[in-house]
Amino acid sequence: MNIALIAHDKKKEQLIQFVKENEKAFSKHNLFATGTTGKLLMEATHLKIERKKSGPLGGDQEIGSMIANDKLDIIIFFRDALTAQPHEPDVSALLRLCDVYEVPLATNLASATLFLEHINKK
Ligand SMILES: O=C(CO)COP(=O)(O)O
Repeated sequence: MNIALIAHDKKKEQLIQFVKENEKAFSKHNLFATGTTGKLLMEATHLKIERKKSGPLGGDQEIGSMIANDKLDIIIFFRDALTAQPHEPDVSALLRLCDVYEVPLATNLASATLFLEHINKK
């Protein structure tokens, strides 16, 4: 599966922890990420991740473009719902495209955990 991993700054530590705990499962998939998230994940694990630009610099739009072109199967996007983001329109557009193209989207640890359980069963 092609999986995108994204986290807002205040959620990055949580995503890193989640991916580290499930590194073996993630290593079986093609991974993509926004710039800073991907950099931190690769520093914290042995995973190979294709990095896009940083979210505020167009990375969310790049991931959105992948969704529109049928290149992603799952999006794991740990959002910080309590902090205003300078690139909020890009974030909304990405989430919207997940619904337009019916791509599964996990926006927090609880839903990402369920997704991973499902993937692991395959
Ligand atoms: O801002 C982001 C998602 O909206 C994430 O971008 P970074 O991974 O570059 O921090």
